[in-house]
Amino acid sequence: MIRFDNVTKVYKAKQRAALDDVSVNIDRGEFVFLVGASGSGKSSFLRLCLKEERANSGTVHVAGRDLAKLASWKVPRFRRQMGVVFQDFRLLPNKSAAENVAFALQVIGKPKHVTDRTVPEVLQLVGLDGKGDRRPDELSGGEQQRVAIARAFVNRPAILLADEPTGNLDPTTSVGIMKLLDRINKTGTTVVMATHDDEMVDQMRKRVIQLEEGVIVRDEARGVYGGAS
Ligand SMILES: Nc1ncnc2c1ncn2[C@@H]1O[C@H](COP(=O)(O)OP(=O)(O)OP(=O)(O)O)[C@@H](O)[C@H]1O
Repeated sequence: MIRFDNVTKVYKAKQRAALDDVSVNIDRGEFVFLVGASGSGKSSFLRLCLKEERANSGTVHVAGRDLAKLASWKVPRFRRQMGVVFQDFRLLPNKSAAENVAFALQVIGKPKHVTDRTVPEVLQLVGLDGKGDRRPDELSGGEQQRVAIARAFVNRPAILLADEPTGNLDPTTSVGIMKLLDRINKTGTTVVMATHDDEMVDQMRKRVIQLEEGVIVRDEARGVYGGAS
């Protein structure tokens, strides 16, 4: 589903590589934690998966496509297969929860009857039944992240990329968000989650890929945050 072959990403000449000769394969349906210190390359990895950045060398395959060969006019359609969730939610502040989710369907031209049916289903799935009319500022942080996940998932993406999705949330709320991502993964969606949340990683016992200064230093099938000592 996601394959990096000898991928190097350098943003500026003379700077060290953000990703340095990274090779990794993530299969369809996997759940992967991407861990590592700040600046280790986690966000760069996710941006390369979305073709928001280009590799300087090596190849990135996502959903069967070599992203270097993907014409720019095809990128929007390619990204429809990807859901993305961020630490800071990135909701439209003047729209309700339901409208935020509906918007993701409207921009890809889904007719109103599809939106009317799908949005309540997805809001229910993320545990926001009855809160669709609320604007983001009328929701807690955890609820806002649920809206963001609903928006990312409403198109049933093959892949969900999450960049520190629990970074702004307290531990109890984070557990709820984690369980939700786990449920989404169990529907068949491949999930890659960049995180600093060591307790969460330790609890979930999923595959852990650890980056250090742009290099994969650990890849464990059922890992913990800090790795075996
Ligand atoms: N647009 C950019 N221009 C120049 N350098 C960048 C850019 N984006 C990232 N970098 C550099 O690339 C390296 C990797 O950054 P990246 O954001 O991928 O790390 P990260 O592991 O996601 O960090 P964090 O946990 O703080 O989000 C860092 O040294 C960073 O300064």
